[in-house]
Amino acid sequence: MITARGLTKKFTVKRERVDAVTGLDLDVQRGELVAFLGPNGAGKSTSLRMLTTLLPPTSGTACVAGYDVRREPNEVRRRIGYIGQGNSAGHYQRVRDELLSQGAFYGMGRAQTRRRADELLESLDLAPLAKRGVLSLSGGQKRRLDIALGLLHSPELLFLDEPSTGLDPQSRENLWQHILDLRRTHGTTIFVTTHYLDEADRFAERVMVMDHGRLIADDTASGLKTTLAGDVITLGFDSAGDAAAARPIAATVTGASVSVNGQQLEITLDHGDRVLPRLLRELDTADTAAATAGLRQPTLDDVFLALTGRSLRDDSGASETAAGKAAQEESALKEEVSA
Ligand SMILES: Nc1ncnc2c1ncn2[C@@H]1O[C@H](COP(=O)(O)OP(=O)(O)OP(=O)(O)O)[C@@H](O)[C@H]1O
Repeated sequence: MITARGLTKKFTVKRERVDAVTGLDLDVQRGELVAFLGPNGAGKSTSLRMLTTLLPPTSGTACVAGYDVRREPNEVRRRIGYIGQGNSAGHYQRVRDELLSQGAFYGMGRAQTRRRADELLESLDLAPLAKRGVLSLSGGQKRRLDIALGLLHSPELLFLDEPSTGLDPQSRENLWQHILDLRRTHGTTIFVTTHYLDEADRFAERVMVMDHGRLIADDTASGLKTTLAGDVITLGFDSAGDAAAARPIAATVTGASVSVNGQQLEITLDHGDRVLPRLLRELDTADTAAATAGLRQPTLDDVFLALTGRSLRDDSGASETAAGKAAQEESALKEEVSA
């Protein structure tokens, strides 16, 4: 469904070069649900904009839904849905009318458009707002309308750029149920960027991680966790002195590096469940018994930490200002127009 080779995008901002995406190679099969993760500025949106024909690549090639993004952009656009980060609905339209216009843009019949629009209004909890002007909607409501717009023509390939940012937990859950339903009923291929690691973990069968414009990992969530991050044992002691005394014993028993944080020891290792009972016994024998013990399975954040030495949570979320992002969107649009 998607093939990219050496996809690269460089921007020039005030004579300085920004390497937004460098040498992206990827293959996505029909029906896959792929999550694209990375910190702010990693290059996820830029990659999506190139794959959706909104930005011309500086170099490299990409074939999406069977068509070349540079040579056959209209064929690509006909087959994909794209839900970007910015609100795409016209401010002075009413909610339902906006959906009907979208159907017309895609050449859908009137009856079919009306049916589909009402279905989406219902399932995305927008039905009571159908006659409201877009300008009067809250941020989360606008987001749900964006999603309805992207889904209206039931595309065979759907790109979503942080679809759930700004949604409350219930709407997030509804949105995901909708995405999963779409996939179940139509076999839609889904390519989604998200800062919510739990979403990637729960829903995606494949996780790609980007950092500094490069793809640094591509596997299933469990594959990444098994190969890149271990279990984490946390031991609590009555005092910082006890923790310091227990540290060398813990290091010898586990053969792993042990970090001390006040009264706590943290050990990252494989098969923590097997090691923990022995570790507790040895600490007891050495008169440095732990007061508390915990074992945590690795998360995708641990994977990112293992890959880059940084936590994805440090700079995740909507830390980039809306104004900054809007300026980028505008600049991307100008580039599209000039291209
Ligand atoms: N139109 C543009 N003009 C100049 N620089 C840009 C433009 N679009 C993106 N960039 C830069 O390219 C880099 C990658 O940005 P991109 O928006 O692709 O990151 P991202 O991974 O989507 O981040 P986020 O999680 O914050 O959405 C950043 O350094 C960004 O400032």
